[in-house]
Amino acid sequence: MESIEVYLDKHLNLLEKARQAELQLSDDAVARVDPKLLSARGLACLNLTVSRLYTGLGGKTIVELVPDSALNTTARIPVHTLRTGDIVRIEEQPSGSAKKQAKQELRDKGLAGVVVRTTQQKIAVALNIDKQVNLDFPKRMWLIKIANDAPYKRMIQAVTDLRTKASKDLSSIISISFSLSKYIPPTEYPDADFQFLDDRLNDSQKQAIKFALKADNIALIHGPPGTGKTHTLIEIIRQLVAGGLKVLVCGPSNISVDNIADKLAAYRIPMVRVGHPARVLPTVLSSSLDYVIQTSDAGMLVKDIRKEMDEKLADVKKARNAGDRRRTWEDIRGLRKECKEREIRCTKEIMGTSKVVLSTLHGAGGRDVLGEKFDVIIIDEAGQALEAQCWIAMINATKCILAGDHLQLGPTVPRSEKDEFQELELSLFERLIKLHGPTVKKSLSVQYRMHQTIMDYPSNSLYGSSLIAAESVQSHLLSDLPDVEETEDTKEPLVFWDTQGGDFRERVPDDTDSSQKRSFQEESKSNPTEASLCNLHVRSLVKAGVRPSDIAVITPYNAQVTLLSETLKSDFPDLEIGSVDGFQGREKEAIVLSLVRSNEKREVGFLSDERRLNVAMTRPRRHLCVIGDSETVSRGSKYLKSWMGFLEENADLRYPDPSVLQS
Ligand SMILES: Nc1ncnc2c1ncn2[C@@H]1O[C@H](COP(=O)(O)OP(=O)(O)OP(=O)(O)O)[C@@H](O)[C@H]1O
Repeated sequence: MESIEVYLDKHLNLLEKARQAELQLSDDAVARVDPKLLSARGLACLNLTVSRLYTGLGGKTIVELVPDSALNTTARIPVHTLRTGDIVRIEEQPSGSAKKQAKQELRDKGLAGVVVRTTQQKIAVALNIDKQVNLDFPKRMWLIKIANDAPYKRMIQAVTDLRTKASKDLSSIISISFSLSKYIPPTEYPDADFQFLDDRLNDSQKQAIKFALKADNIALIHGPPGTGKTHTLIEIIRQLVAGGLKVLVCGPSNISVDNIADKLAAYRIPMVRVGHPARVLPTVLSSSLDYVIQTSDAGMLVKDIRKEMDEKLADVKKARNAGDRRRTWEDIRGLRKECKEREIRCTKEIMGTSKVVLSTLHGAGGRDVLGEKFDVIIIDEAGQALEAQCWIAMINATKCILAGDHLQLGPTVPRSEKDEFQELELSLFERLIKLHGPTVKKSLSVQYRMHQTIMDYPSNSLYGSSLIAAESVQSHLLSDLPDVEETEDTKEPLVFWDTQGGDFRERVPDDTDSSQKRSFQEESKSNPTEASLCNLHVRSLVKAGVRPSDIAVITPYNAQVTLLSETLKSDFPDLEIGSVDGFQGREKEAIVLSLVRSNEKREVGFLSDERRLNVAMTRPRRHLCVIGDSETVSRGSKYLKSWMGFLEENADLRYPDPSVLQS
């Protein structure tokens, strides 16, 4: 590879461009696209009104928004894609000619915040307000998802620091990562030497654990779907803590971190989860830094201050004039400052006594984590992390354990016509494997999720036939679940509804639209007839007794997610409907996969990405139902062609009758 300096300079340049692209994309969407279209795409919610203001965790001001009853008689917020943790901007909803101007002034006027709760009736947002702002909300508001460039800024900082280090003190981790020194794998040692804490571990997991613990500086654990990667990491963390070491556990997303925090909680290890409470799983909340602070003695005092802040917030509404209002806001600001100072002191103490600290890779660059020293850094889902993200946590580390699967989806980078960000898609995890070969990793091989028939294609096509289905799952079916009847669907592990023939065409964006609008629409395709077929299949599974919460409908296209949500969500609120990308790392008993693409030109777009398909087909435990047009899909790539061939031979093959499906 090129020199470390050249590599990092190129990387910095790409990161800066990606940051700009991300901001541009969001600006374009907001400035040029009609709010109604943004709402139809699930990226905005219109016609909202403020129902209350209160103080949430960490002293944050929360605004709760509900549908404006004058315009919406159902009292339900229309379907949207906003999730807890998303960054949003709340603004006055402009009307008529004011619309254009208001959109241009978006940056200066609106209030940014983080979604902390969404239900069908309301959305709560924790406002990012450090300075005094006027919280006299107008009657009608709208809320829009916005880009957040803070992660890019932090990555750029990490790579800049790395660039500076490259010219002076190279740690062995940095040397190995840039091929300046050879990777020397740890030598094996016999089982008898080693006491495992968990007696359920299989051989490949035991090998990986010993390898990671024994490694001097870097160790990679390759965990194909369902092979117990997290399970393996838990044993490693317990072993490290038992050895008196302090561990930082990171992942690229909040869910990757919470997954570990959730499982680790059972072992009563002193641990703390750093991060915005809105983004932390409810089951992990009791280990979250904000929560721990509040339940500590110092936190009780903070609680009193928050109560006082709530009272003051209520006073703002009652203020008789601008002077009164200003004075009340000044008081609130003072209280918020005091609250923060106490929290900082308390944080230092808690971080110091925790043996395990968990945070996202981005969070590892925050004030709370930066001040601490760790013996080992563990990064889960490292195959999904941008290289620069990993360096935020790794820059000063002496030992790192990275776990992931580079054959599933990699890190997300902004889309661009010239594919200029392709290089950023190569994760450090994959780069290390390319650089040092298989000696740098140990792979897990027994999977505990999929029925053998569901596992066979991904195992043979991507994992060199190395996967073994554990006995407990190799022949499990939906019909084996309690209260589930045996039907033609529940007794089949693999069903393929082949929609070939031209009656299930994807929906094409309207050519008469303006070019910007069209390019925005093209980002997402949908297929209404296929959505109807998904609907029928889900209903049939539920009728047989499968719980809706055990089923997920997934698809590569966001417009199809919106369409499916509109048709299924009200009847089955517990059914999960989402994008393939968003479902990475998750599993369900039954997965219905809608491929969407069906066209004369035989275009498959990003369906052709093997890693996306790998994620899609490895989410189910007992039942995978694929819905797609084999004529279109099989022309997409060699891989897709061989998958279609596999389904024809191994799945329960069905041809739907389009006349019974309403489009
Ligand atoms: N040695 C084992 N014996 C029995 N069950 C196991 C073992 N290891 C893992 N499992 C089970 O396998 C399932 C998947 O484990 P885990 O969530 O750790 O996998 P993963 O590799 O992190 O998954 P993903 O594909 O989402 O990355 C869990 O239900 C876990 O309890």
